[in-house]
Amino acid sequence: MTEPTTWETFTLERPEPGIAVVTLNRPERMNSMTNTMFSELEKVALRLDREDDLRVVILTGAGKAFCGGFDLDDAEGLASLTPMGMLDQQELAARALSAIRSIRVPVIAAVNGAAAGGGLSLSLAADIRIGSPTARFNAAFVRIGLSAGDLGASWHLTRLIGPARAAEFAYTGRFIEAVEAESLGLLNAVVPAESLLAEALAMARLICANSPAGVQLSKRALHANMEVSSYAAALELENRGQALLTRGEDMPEALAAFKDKRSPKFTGR
Ligand SMILES: CCCCCCCCCCCCC/C=C/C(=O)SCCNC(=O)CCNC(=O)[C@H](O)C(C)(C)COP(=O)(O)OP(=O)(O)OC[C@H]1O[C@@H](n2cnc3c(N)ncnc32)[C@H](O)[C@@H]1OP(=O)(O)O
Repeated sequence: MTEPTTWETFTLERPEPGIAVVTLNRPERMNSMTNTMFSELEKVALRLDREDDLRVVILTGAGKAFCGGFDLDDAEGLASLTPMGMLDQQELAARALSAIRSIRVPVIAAVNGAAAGGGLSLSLAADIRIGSPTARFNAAFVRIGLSAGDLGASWHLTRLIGPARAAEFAYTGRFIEAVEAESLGLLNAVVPAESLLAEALAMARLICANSPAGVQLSKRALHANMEVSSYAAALELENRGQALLTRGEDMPEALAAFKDKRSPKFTGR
């Protein structure tokens, strides 16, 4: 494992080729989010998105929480809460989470504890969520005078768990614990805490073994199809992606490997 690159609010590690692990690193504050964290998250997401040999990003938290949402002790952030100040604050945060969600390779959130408020939104910006038994989700917003229409939470929840369950979750401000989260699809799996990162790495390896171009265009299709309103539009998007892949190296390599009864050596070009 190469030495982690330590930023102020998280660490970036590369346990093996093609995999980056971003660990939020403010455990004493439940990895709560400050303006510095938002700025650093946006920077690292944009940086990772430019790395041609990257295949998967894993996002997790140090300590007992995944992310406690906005840092309610962040005097600087709270001091700016005029209407225009709040707009700036939300836009700074939204740029960070949008950058995470837009990374062209799959992002797996290894939810090691509470994901509350903006921390819930951050977990939802990932494509896949694997949780420990202490993973718990909370739309804390209504408990502190905010709306669950925050950093994409309302958008993701209605699509992920359905409008009625999203409504109950958002309006009650209650916690969804790991087992319920898995039953709702908020978590793909619940695994023992001590093997959470290992399980995320195992899933990442499975993804790394596949065509990078195929995986990336699958992510584009899945994301785009959450936006389109018709089946026909979805098919059109998918067809264009498939057509694009025929111009690359991975598909002919896959066909050759199939005929030669060997594992393909994908380039992603
Ligand atoms: C009050 C109005 C403020 C308005 C805020 C405006 C924000 C504007 C920003 C806009 C842009 C960003 C959008 C995001 C918005 C949000 O995220 S709003 C939601 C903010 N988060 C919360 O409300 C969650 C609060 N925390 C909790 O619910 C729980 O702590 C937890 C995360 C579920 C963990 O619970 P538990 O394991 O029981 O630990 P605790 O004992 O509660 O906490 C341990 C210590 O950590 C501190 N802490 C926890 N969360 C935060 C946090 N978000 N900010 C700062 N500090 C936090 C907690 O105070 C404890 O500290 P000590 O007492 O010193 O040990």
